[in-house]
Amino acid sequence: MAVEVKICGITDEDAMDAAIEAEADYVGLVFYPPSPRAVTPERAAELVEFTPGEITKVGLFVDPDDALLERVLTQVRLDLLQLHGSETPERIEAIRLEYGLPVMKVVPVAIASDLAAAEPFLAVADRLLFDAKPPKGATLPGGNAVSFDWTILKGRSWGLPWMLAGGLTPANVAEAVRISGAGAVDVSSGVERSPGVKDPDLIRAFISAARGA
Ligand SMILES: O=C(O)c1ccccc1N[C@@H]1O[C@H](COP(=O)(O)O)[C@@H](O)[C@H]1O
Repeated sequence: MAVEVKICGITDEDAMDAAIEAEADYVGLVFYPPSPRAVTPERAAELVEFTPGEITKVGLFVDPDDALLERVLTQVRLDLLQLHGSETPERIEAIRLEYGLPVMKVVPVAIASDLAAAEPFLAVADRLLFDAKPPKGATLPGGNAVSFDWTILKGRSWGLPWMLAGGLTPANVAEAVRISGAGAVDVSSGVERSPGVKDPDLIRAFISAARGA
């Protein structure tokens, strides 16, 4: 089966158009103000307005409070919430119940034993996303262009769909898929000219490389 691709941190129409034309499966919008990829709900609503229904629109949040979720979800047509902070299983259950949207919980990974952190979420999340743990001194919990040892995921099954993220690029995504066995991949920095500025050529190259994997 073809590998699914998520292009995250879209901030402009050129990047959105490239993702749509190259048939990305998911597009991600960042609602975390410290990120160079952050968008306001108003801007996000414009960006998703003409996005085809078959592309899953993902909102990325880091420990969001209800006020932020309400502000975004009343304005932006999202299909999936990516929770990239320290959200507890209880908070995930509450968010799913309150907002009626599926949740993809991020599990930060550096070494094999970090994978155990996924277990408490298996009963409450709809998907998992394994991303590299942020390096020391990083100011963001993700989007750091850092990868981890993909072999630790090989042969693992979680009973939930999962994605691989962290330092993926057009040059390494095929190998990452081959080694990890991921059925879906997520990229942000690896398809950018500079932090927050996506490169349509890199988006096309990434999707093509992932699909060829
Ligand atoms: O992209 C961001 O700015 C960001 C901010 C806060 C949390 C997560 C963020 N991005 C996510 O991080 C991973 C890996 O990104 P990269 O490809 O290594 O840059 C991915 O899931 C992004 O969605």
